Amino acid sequence: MSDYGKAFALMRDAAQGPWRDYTRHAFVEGMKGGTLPRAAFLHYLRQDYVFLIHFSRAWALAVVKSETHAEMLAASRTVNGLISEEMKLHIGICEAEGIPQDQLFATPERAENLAYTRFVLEAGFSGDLLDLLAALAPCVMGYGEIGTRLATEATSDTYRDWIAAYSSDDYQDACVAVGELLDMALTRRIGENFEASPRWTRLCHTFRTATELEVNFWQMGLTP
Ligand SMILES: Cc1ncc(CN)c(N)n1
Repeated sequence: MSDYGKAFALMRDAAQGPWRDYTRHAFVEGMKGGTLPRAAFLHYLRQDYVFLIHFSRAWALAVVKSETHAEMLAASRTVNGLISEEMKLHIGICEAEGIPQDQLFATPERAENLAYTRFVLEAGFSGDLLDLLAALAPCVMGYGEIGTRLATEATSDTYRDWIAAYSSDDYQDACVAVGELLDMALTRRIGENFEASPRWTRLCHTFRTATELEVNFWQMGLTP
């Protein structure tokens, strides 16, 4: 089991059912076995490129909502990782399939995509850094867990680039850094015993909703 910090482990345990649906979705299992149709994968990847644009905006908002230099540094590193590293995977695979970057950028956004990213942005607009991080965490760490598991369990090479990206040291380090940011931000605003505070239930609820929106995103991937 991954070690992405104390708060993440508690939030994941509180969202056990949806978390399993997310990290063991048929789309994920299709990448593991190589049975996922290429058209579904490319459709997902194009939507995910659009997702990452809005997700980067949400992490930029985390810089705005930061209260310390350490928080700003962690949030800005994540923005940079998304724009300069993670999106490269999408650009590279799509280019190899004959989909140029301008077409990728112009991909019409599906409702499931819009619902998820705007939920995350709204959590940040109307709340503080904790509300925003609770909505951002399932995305970052979920793919970290999926990547690690598929790196050992995959029985096909078809989706090896995707699996290699999310199981890479760079991506795993980013998950650990976000876990540390989450713990640090909670401790600063609530205290060491943050899970006993009245705010905790609401933060876990936000984490759970974001996890459910991840499930919908995979489902959207299966229906080009
Ligand atoms: C929908 C989704 N969720 C998570 C990730 C991993 N950052 C992603 N690229 N796309």
